Amino acid sequence: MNLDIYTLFICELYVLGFLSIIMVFAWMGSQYDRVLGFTCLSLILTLVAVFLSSLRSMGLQFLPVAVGNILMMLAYGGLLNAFRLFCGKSIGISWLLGGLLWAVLCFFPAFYFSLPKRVFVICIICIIYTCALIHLLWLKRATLKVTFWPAQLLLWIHLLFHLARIFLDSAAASPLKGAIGGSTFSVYVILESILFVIGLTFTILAMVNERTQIAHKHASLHDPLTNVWNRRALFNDSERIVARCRRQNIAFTAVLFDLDHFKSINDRFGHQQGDRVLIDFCEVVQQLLPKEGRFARLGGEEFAAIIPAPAAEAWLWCERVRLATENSQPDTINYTVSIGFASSNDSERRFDILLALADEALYRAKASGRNRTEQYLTLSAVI
Ligand SMILES: Nc1nc2c(ncn2[C@@H]2O[C@H](COP(=O)(O)OP(=O)(O)OP(=O)(O)O)[C@@H](O)[C@H]2O)c(=O)[nH]1
Repeated sequence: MNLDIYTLFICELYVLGFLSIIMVFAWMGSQYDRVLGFTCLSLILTLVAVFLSSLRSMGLQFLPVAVGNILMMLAYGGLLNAFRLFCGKSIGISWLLGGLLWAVLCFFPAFYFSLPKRVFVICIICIIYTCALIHLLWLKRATLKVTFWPAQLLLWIHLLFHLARIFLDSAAASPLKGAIGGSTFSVYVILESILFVIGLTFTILAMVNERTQIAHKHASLHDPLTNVWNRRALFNDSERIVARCRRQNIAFTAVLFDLDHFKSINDRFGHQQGDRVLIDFCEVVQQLLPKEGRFARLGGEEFAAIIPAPAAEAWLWCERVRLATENSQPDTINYTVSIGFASSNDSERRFDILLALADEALYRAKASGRNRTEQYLTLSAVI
């Protein structure tokens, strides 16, 4: 394959310009998401750096070699910032180090005028930055189900390319008059760079999109105050749990919790402390919840759970929760909970019906003085 360096150069400028425009709009459309902001900055810096490198054809040295490469290093730094922000880390100063190092090295004529030395250093810096990106991405492997492996693949190819370049780029100045990239190997560098920026831009857009989807899904299924499941999530998941119980022919239990005299806690200690109590109660239940059980906040001070357990076992569990609640004192506030539950071995019994029956039991727990566990008796007599 005969690759023409000038054609590739025009392609690279066009691709970088086009991707920068896409990224500017994506950045604005995402309410100025800083991950996209730094990706955008990185693309624009690369565009300018590539353009400056072409000034070699006019016989210039300082702009392409010093300024162009400093901007290229800063472009890598921009990517590093984008990935750091994506991982929830602060940006720090590490993103400036590559550019600073290059600027310092340019003060040494032995480096500044030596193409082999420049190629070697640029490869090492690229490898270090790419390793940092791979490491940051690795930290998000549990959450990025769709984009993790494509992004890893892309970064590894980039890393291996620069590793190979250390050995394959003879750093012999191109005999072409006004060669854009410097050495005869530049044609491959430009080609790889085009493919890398295209791949990386769309990968970052996909990563940000996936992160947004995860956040929306989380918000739609969780209670914002306590971060436990909400009613929708509980009902969605209950179907799966009930189906499994049916398959394994084991009983399941619907449990309703209602904190006692919660209004008076709010009145005495303030709404914020009331919130603290709600969060504490969720922590208490989550610690005791069986692995296959689900627990959710239905609203206000009302919570519900489904556990794969028959009545006798469920009774013991509810009592454990009740006593643990009684003993828990967030900010020295004492509070208690009333619990109603209904269990069934009946394979046709639905969770929502059991929950309505648990509500009747809860009503009895409240009427009998609160801080109690009550079972829905009629149903338990049937099963
Ligand atoms: N702090 C706080 N309070 C809430 C929240 N949601 C609902 N509440 C309060 O919870 C209280 C519920 O009061 P009630 O329904 O009268 O129940 P109660 O005082 O717990 O009485 P019993 O249930 O009969 O023991 C109300 O004062 C609501 O304002 C919340 O997210 N945070």
